[in-house]
Amino acid sequence: MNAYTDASNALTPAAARAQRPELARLVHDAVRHQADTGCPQAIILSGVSGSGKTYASMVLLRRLFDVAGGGPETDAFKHLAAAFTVLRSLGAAGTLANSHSSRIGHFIEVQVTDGALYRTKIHCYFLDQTRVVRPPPGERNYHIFYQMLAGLAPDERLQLHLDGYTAQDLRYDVRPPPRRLAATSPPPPRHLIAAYIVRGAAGPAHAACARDAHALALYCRTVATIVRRANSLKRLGSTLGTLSSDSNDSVRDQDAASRRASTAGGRSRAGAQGMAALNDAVRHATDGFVGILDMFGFEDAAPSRLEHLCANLCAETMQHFYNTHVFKSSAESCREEGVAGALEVEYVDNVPCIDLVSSLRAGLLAALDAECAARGSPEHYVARIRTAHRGHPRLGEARPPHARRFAVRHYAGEVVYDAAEFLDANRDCVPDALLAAFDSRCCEFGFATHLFGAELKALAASGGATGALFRASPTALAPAGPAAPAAPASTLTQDFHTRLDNLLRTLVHARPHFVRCLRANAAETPMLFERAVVANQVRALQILETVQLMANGYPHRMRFRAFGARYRALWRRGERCAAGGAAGGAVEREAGAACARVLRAVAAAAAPPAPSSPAAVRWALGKRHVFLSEGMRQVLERMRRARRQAAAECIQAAWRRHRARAPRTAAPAPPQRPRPAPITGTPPPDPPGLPDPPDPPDKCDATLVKRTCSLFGLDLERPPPLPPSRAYTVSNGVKLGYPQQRVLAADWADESGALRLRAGDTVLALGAARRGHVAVQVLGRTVPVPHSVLAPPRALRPRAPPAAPPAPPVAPPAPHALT
Ligand SMILES: Nc1ncnc2c1ncn2[C@@H]1O[C@H](COP(=O)(O)OP(=O)(O)OP(=O)(O)O)[C@@H](O)[C@H]1O
Repeated sequence: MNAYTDASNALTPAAARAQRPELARLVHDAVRHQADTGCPQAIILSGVSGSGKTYASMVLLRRLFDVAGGGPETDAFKHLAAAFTVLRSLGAAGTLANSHSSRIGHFIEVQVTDGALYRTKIHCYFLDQTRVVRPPPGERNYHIFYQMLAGLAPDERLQLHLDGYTAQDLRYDVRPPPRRLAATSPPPPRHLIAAYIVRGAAGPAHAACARDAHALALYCRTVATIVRRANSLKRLGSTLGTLSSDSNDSVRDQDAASRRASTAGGRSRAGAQGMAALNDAVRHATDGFVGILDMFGFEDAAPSRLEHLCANLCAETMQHFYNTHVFKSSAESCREEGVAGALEVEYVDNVPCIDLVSSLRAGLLAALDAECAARGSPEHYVARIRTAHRGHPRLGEARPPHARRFAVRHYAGEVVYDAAEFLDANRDCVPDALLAAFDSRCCEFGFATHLFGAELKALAASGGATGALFRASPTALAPAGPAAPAAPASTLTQDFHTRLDNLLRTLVHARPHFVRCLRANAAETPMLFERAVVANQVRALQILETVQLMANGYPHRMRFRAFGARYRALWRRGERCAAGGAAGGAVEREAGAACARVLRAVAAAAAPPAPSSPAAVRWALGKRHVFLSEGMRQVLERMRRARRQAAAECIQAAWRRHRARAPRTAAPAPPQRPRPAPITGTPPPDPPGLPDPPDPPDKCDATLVKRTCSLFGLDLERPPPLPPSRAYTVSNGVKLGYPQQRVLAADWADESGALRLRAGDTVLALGAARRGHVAVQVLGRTVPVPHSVLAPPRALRPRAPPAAPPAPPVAPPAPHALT
C-alpha cells in the first residue's frame, strides 16, 4: 500500500505479478468452498479511506479470473477491465484523505458454477453526487472532468464548448467562492450556456440552484446509464457469458433491470428477450457466486456532509456484520451447544451508533426525513435531534458549539457533521419545469431525453409542468402513475438505506471472508509507517480482539458431516466418516464420537501449528458441531495436506515402478481400445500420385457459427471431433452397406484426364472417401469420385409401382476406356 497509484492499475499484469499471496490464497479458498458446497462466498473489504480496499478488490478480481475465469486474455476480463476504467473516471475523485478515492461503492458479484465463472455483475452505490456541483474545500471533482480537459482533441473540445478552458476555469472543477452566484455574478460561461436553458423571472440565487440541480441530475443519471449499459453488454463471442447490472437497483433485483437494459440496446427485442431468458435459466440453475465488496471507507472530513454520514453508516454496518459473525455468533453457539471453557472475547459493540443513525423511529435519518417533509431548516433539524437523543452516548456537540453542527462518535472516531446542506441533499429534487426542457419535442439532445424517460412520460400525462418535484438521482420508485406526483416517493437516504438492507440480506446467506485493510500513513507517502495512525485503525477494526479469539478461542465450527467430508484423509482405515444429519439423536452422537476420536489422535500427534505461532491446539465437541481453535484448524489442514501428498506420491511411485519394470518383465501392454474391424472391401489409401480435389467452399455463416458455439459452450478454435465414418449409408430407414453398385449420372474424368467415366456406367462404391467423395473401384484401382456425379443408390430411388416388372439384375461393371 505504499506506491500510491490509481487502484484500477491493479488489473494490469504488472500488478498481478506483485499481488499478495494471501489474497491469492483467499480467492482459491473461496472458489474451492463455493465449488464444494455451492454456498455463495463474499469477500468483504474494510478499512478507512485510502487503506487500499479498491486496490485489493482489483487484485482479487484479477486473481478470480486467473482461477475460475480463463485468465486475463478472455473477452469477459477485458470487458470488465474496460468497464472499471470508465467507472474509475466517473466515480473516483481526489479527497483530502485519498487522491483517488472511490466515491461509488461496489459489490462485484462473480457468478460461478462448477468452479468456472460464467457471469459478472457490478452493483454500484453512488452517494457523493453533490460533489459534482460543490466539491468540498480543498478537494476535487470527479476525475472524468480533468481527464476530458487534458485529453480531448481540439475539435472535440470545440464541440463540447470547452475550447480555451482549463481545470482552473471551470466552475464545477473548483470550489466557487461564497456568494459568487449573486446578481452581480458574471455572465455564465459558454459551457454552461450550452448546457442549461433557464427561463423565467427567478432571482439569480434561484437560477443558480436550478442550474446545480440540473447538473447534478444529469451527472448521476449519466453515470447510472453508463454503468447499466456497460454491464448489460452481452459477449456473444466470449466463452464467459455476460456482464450485467444496474447501478442503483438492489443486489437481488437485478434481472428485471438487466432485461430492461438489454431491450433498450440495439438488439432486436425477441433476441434480447431470448438471451435474457437463457441467462435467467442458467442463473436459476446455478445461483452460486463469489462476491467482492468494496464499500465506502470510514471518513472524517471536517466538517462532514450528509453523504459522509451515509458512508459512515455503511462502514458501521459492515463493522457490525464483522462483530456478529466473528465474535458474537461463535460465543453464542458455544453457549448453545454447552461447550465449557470457551473464551468470550470482549469487543466493542457498535449497535448503539447504528441505532442512533438509522433507527426507523427516531434515528438521525428518520428525523431528517421528517424535517424535509415539514419544510424545516438545518438549525431546526439539529435542535430536533439534540432533544430526541439527549444524553445518548454516541451523539456529541461540535467544538465550538454551532447551531447547525453535531458530532457522532463512530467506531473509528468522532466525526463532526454540518447539517447546512442535509435537507437539500436528502430531498435530492429537481423541479419538473427544468426536466420539461428535455422533452423530445423541444430538445435535440436525445441522450438527455433518454435519461429522464419515465419523468417526461409522467409530465406528458399531466399536460406539462405543474410545479411537481422529481428525484435527481435514478430511483427504483420512479414515477409510474399516469401523472407526475407532487413530491417524490422517497428520499436519498431512504433509497440508500433500502439498498444497504438488500446488500446485507445477500451477505448473510453467503460465507464471509474478511479483508481488513490498514493505511500506513495519513499523507499518502510511500514507505512511511506512522505508528499512531496504524494503531488507531487496529483498535477501531478490533484486530487485537480477533487475534485473541484466534489464539485462544474457538473461532471455527463445523457440522460433524462437514468435518468428516473435509478430513476424510485422517480417518483410520476401516473407520466410517461421520454421517450426522437428519437422523438425529443417536446417529449425531455417533458421528460426534467419530470426530472426537480423530481429533484426539490428531491432537496427540500434532506439533504446534508453527514454531512461533501463539495459537493453541484445542478443540471441543458440541451437540452438532466440532469447535476448533485456529491452531487446531492449521494442524488439521497441515496433516490433511501431508496425507494427500503422501497418497499422491504413493500412486506416482507405483506407476513409475510399473513403468520401469515393464520392459524387463515384458508385462502385457495396457489394454487398448479395440480398433474397429476392417470392413470388407475398405479402400486402400489413395495412390501417391492421385491429386486431392479441392474442398467445396465453406458455406457457413460465421456469425451463426459463433453464436452456436457460445450458446453450447463449444470452443471455436477446436471443433468437436467428427463422428467415425460409417460402413453404410441410410435412407428412408433403409441401411445400405458398402460395397454398393452405383450408376454414374454424368460424365466424369479425373484431374489428369487419364481416367474417364461416362454417364450410365456402373461402378462399385467401396465406402466414403474424403469430404464429398466416394471411393470407387475402377479397373483394379480405387479412386475418389464426387458424390455429385453418382446417381443415388438403388434403394434410394423412388419405389417402382407394384405392377412394374422386377428390376433386371445388376449388370457387371461396364468396361472402362483408358485413353
Ligand atoms: N498494495 C498496494 N500497492 C500499490 N498501491 C496501493 C496498494 N494499496 C493501495 N495502493 C494505492 O493507495 C491508494 C489508496 O488505495 P485505494 O483507493 O484502493 O483505497 P480505498 O481504501 O479504496 O480508499 P477509498 O475508501 O477512499 O476509496 C491508491 O492510489 C492505490 O493505488
